[in-house]
Amino acid sequence: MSTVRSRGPVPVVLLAGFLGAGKTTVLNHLLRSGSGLRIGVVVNDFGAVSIDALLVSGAVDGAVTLGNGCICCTTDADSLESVMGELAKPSAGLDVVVIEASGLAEPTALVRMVTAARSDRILYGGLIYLVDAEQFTETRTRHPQIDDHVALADLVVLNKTDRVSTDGAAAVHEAIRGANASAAVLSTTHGVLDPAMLIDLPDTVADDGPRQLELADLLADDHDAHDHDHAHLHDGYQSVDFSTATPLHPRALAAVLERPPVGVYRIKGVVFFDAPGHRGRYVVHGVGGHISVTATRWAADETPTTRLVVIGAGVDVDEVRTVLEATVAGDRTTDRQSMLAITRYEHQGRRAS
Ligand SMILES: Nc1nc2c(ncn2[C@@H]2O[C@H](COP(=O)(O)OP(=O)(O)OP(=O)(O)O)[C@@H](O)[C@H]2O)c(=O)[nH]1
Repeated sequence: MSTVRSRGPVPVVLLAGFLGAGKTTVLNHLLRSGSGLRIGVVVNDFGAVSIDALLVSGAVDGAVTLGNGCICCTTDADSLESVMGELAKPSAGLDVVVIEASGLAEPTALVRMVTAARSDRILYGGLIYLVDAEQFTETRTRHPQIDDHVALADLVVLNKTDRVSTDGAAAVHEAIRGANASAAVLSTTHGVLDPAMLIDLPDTVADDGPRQLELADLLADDHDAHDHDHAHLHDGYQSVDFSTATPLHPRALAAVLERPPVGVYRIKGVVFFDAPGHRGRYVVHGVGGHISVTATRWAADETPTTRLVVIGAGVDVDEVRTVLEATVAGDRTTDRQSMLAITRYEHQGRRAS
């Protein structure tokens, strides 16, 4: 179905959700779905280096990166507004702009930034909040404020349902309903979301009955909380960026993915190994004990370079850096046999054994 928007302000949709819930997966699905919808993309990562820009850029002509840390604190509202204004220029011909927040961003701050934008070329198109069906219960226990984030959503996407039983999914669904009685909730695997949802989001909300709390009330509540030292989700989290053009050793990297340093929750990036038959661009993910690897190709103008980010709470940053530096192959031979340590995780999202 082609769902091209008619003239008028361009909706700006926020895509949020905890670390590794599947935001980039959703975005890539939307970009590749061939819906005819012209989607502008803004990405933001918690770390100083935007890995997400590398992970979506193959699918879009230049995702705009809001760099240098979590969008909700370090990006000033003016730069976000000017990025949105540029993307919404009629000459850009976009139907919708999607901002993928970092996995530790405060959606409330983002909603406030978009709704406060003065440009009449854009309008707030709603919040899509992604939930990792397997991790949600634990994440909510660690971070009770996640319920406030869910409460703000217009659409909650219950992703990774392949990782839970029917009863498990129902329990998470109930928890989502407890936090937000009015938003539509869609179950997905691998972020397969109908692109039409991006522009039909406000209607979805209207059809679904009145919000438990009006947006203005939710934003006002959070504002009060900010004035009283409200803790942000990313407080207590650290990120370590690692970049090298020297090939990594597959067994050494697999060991880090399988037994990451204490406190590490998320590892992601692109990796260069120099093994016969395996000189491609490996996209590597670790989320809460699951590892997945996808072999892709380097762009013609790309120098093979490893770029990884490691995120966790209470991690020893120096230790992580040392551990990552030790994955460089150096004098160690990388043969087909040693690549099995990595390729066994290809496409499968397997839990480290
Ligand atoms: N099994 C399974 N894996 C999934 C699903 N959706 C995404 N993944 C995997 O989960 C990992 C993280 O996905 P991303 O899309 O990068 O998550 P993200 O929310 O963008 O991550 P951050 O930006 O770091 O917060 C990747 O390995 C995905 O392939 C799903 O429905 N099922």
